[in-house]
Amino acid sequence: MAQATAAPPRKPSTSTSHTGGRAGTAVIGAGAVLAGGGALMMVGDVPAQTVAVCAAPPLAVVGFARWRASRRSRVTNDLTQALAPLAGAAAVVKCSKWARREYVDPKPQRIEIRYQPEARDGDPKWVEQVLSVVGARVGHDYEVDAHPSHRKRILLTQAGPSEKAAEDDTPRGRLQERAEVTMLEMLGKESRAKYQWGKDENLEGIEVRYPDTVAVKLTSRMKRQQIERVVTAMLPGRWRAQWDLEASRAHFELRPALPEGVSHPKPVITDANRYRIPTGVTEDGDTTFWDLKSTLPHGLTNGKTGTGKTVDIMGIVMEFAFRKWPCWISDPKQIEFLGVKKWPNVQIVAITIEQQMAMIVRAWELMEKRYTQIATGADERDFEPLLVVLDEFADLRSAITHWWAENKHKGAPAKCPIFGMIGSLARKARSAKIHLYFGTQRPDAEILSGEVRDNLGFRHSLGRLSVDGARMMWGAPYIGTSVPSKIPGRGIAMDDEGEPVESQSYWTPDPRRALRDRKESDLEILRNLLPEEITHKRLDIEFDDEDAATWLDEGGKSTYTPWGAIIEATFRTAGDADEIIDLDAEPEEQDVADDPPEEMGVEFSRLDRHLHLVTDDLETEDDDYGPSQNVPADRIKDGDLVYLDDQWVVVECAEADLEDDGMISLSWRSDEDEAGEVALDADEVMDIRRITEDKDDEQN
Ligand SMILES: Nc1ncnc2c1ncn2[C@@H]1O[C@H](COP(=O)(O)OP(=O)(O)OP(=O)(O)O)[C@@H](O)[C@H]1O
Repeated sequence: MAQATAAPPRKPSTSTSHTGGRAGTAVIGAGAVLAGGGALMMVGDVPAQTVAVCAAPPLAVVGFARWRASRRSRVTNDLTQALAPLAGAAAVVKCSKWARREYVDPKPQRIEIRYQPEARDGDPKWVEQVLSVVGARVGHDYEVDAHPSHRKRILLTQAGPSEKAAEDDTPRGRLQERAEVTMLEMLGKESRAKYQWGKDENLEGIEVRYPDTVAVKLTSRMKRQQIERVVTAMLPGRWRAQWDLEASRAHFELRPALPEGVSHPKPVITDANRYRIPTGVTEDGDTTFWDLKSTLPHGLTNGKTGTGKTVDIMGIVMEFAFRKWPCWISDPKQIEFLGVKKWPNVQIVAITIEQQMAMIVRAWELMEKRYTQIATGADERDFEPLLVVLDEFADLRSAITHWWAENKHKGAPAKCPIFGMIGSLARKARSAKIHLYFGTQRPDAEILSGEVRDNLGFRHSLGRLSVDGARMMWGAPYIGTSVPSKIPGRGIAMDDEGEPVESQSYWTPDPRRALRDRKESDLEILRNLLPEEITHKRLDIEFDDEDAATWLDEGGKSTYTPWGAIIEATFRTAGDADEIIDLDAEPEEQDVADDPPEEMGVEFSRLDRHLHLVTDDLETEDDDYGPSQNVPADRIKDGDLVYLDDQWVVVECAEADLEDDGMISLSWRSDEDEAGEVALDADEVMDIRRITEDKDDEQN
């Protein structure tokens, strides 16, 4: 259930007010919206003649506010003309406080006339004549509220209470009016809506029929999402819609909230789901899958440090291993996958740069071999899927580039051949059933364009994206930009139709930490994920050193090159390949639990140490937002942080208010997934922080 918490109260120094129509009460952001049935009520307050009066086609999907303003200014102009003989040709008429929901035939509740000196306001009949002209033109009786004749002004108000205004001047009436204005604005003035109310007068659903002229424009998913976001900015709670495009209907409903943690469930493998790797859940409780049978064979998780990338990939590794398929992992940070070193069917956890390069070469060779087998009659359906994880891919790529600069031999190409192999794996590995899974800190231009991007069947972004990141990952500047940043595992994944949905990825514990902390609930999750048997034994990668006899040619001359050593690396079944992790062992019996790599006797190259430093720096970096700055509310953008009620919240959608001219409606989410709405005067100065784009681009 979406937490539509009360919008933060205004800062004392500002004129921020909760939206809620002209009365300015807290209709918007009025607290959590509860589930439950509610009465269906027809509103349809725009009379049928709307259609006839406004013969002009709807301007666009957005057009109601302009249309309403033009009808109001028509009344003002009409009055100005009609009053000219009494008030003077240059008299100024100002109408305000328009009666609620009278869009076709608008009536101001206040009229101010600034008349010219030549007006005969000394004549007792003059005021009567003015009232009579105004009454006839507007279609309602008015009375004099004030007449400071020395200032040549007369102020009129509607005689008697406006029935409609009185009838609707309740929180529910005002909210309904706001919802109605929103629907008319977004879906055309001929649309008709029914409103569904829950307990405590909470608006819970809106059923709308819209005209075909609008339907044509809604074929664009982006347009539909934009409408859902504007509705979220205008009304309490976070909204989405089910669109029935054929019937020109939409059902708006409150988004259910996602849980903060979902334990990785025990896999139950069937023929139907064997090739569908579950990764988490959506707000509807549906499972998100990486579908290995999709035409695009590879996957990617993107997320800044701490957002849950490793946990996510760990879950994928365990699902592969459980299916008895081999997993090869490149772990440039050298400790992320230490915990699965002794996990059955995890064959390789490559931590030095040389091991990582050798692993990629080996995957490429396997692919070439499988292609040859297909060419000579093998059936690719008989191949077993292989998972190749390339975590921290941007770091890996720059480490390979550095390594090549230091180690390439005379006559070697300028670019390390590994990159060609990765490209080739990206393009061709589908038939060979070799599935690459990339982990990256940021949406990376080089990954997300070209052959790798073109072959990503599953994408997952964790944490909050910048506008550019959202464009790169999801092709839309707002998807993922308001994801709560303090809920690890929260992000955007692809649903079964390949569309981005907010999701919570499974909590898959790191066995190393679970054993160290003896956390029984985590150990239980891991016991459920532990494969029943070892089908693929652990491999050690061995490199012949420079003075090995292997490198001597017939003439006794050394042919050794560092690159040669990598491509000739031997993959040997590890001496301890039959040992598997013991999830019931006491901590001291476990040798995988605590040891950082240095203490395992692994010799690190200079470059590996460099890599350590690079990644450590990344871990301590602050957020990606620039310093606080003051801007008027109408310059606040989606994705900005804005300071409301002593906390920074992220703007989900900021839009000119559809009901109140001169106001900005803004929906927000906090780091902990509270949500609310607030209305601000357009010129009100607010503290904001804007994301700084994107250090990553400099690297690439
Ligand atoms: N899906 C999840 N559910 C619950 N908690 C999670 C989830 N994912 C991550 N966490 C929590 O967040 C912490 C950081 O997660 P993780 O190590 O996966 O982040 P990361 O993005 O890989 O960061 P880094 O790049 O620094 O390794 C975990 O130790 C865990 O406490």
